[in-house]
Amino acid sequence: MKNALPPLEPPPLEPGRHALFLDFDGTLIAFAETPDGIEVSDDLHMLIDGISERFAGAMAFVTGRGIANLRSHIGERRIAMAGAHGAEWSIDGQAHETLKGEGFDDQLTAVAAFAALHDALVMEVKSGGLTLHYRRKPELEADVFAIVEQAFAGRDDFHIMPGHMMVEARRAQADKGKAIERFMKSAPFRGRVPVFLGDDVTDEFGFAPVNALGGISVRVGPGETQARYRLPDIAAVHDYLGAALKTG
Ligand SMILES: O=P(O)(O)OC[C@H]1O[C@H](O[C@H]2O[C@H](CO)[C@@H](O)[C@H](O)[C@H]2O)[C@H](O)[C@@H](O)[C@@H]1O
Repeated sequence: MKNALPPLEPPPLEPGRHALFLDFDGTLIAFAETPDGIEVSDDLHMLIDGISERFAGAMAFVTGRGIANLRSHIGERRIAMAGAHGAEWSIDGQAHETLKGEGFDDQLTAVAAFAALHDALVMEVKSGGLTLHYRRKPELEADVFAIVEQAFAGRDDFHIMPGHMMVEARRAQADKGKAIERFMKSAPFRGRVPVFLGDDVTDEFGFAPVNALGGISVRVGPGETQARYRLPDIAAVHDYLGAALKTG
């Protein structure tokens, strides 16, 4: 069941007992005008390193970004990652697997042709689909949705999802919930209690299995959610994670 505003602050993190799953954009880092416009501060680099070490590797990014893209921003750390909503997967911090599926060249061509008409739009191509961003021209929202929906009509192997100032076509077999379930079956996550922090519609897929496993689901910012807890913003997320570095 979705709550309009769960008021509860999440309980403190327990690095020896919890498996920590983190969304990236909008949860750990503020939005920029374009996907590559983000800047990971030294403080955030240090927080990521500290948390990863404190959780003895039982920490993973679960992001809509492709893994190579995320690594280009946070560096080549040996941190587990599910990228493109779980269409890409890496548990050793190096090699990663990619979900196989039918190609989507025709869809890509159609969406790219529309994007080429508008300088303000940014198209991202991932192994698990594509994203069309309209943050720099919000008035194109309806057109962006229409073109992506039209391009992927009949492709039941893709889901069309809204996000923060973007629309995304992602492989139907991949979602953040499946990614978290997969991590929870492997060391060093297995046997721990899952905690997932996320801010977006796509993160709702992750909250369901975390709730089912008796874990801690945390929605960051406003919006209807099935998460059991809420943190108001990115600064509160940093404080929450930072507190785990200070526990004995
Ligand atoms: O699952 P996430 O880690 O939250 O990733 C979701 C999407 O994040 C990125 O887009 C968002 O952030 C951009 C940079 O701040 C911003 O310009 C854009 O408007 C946001 O939607 C990323 O580019 C996407 O691939 C992710 O799916």
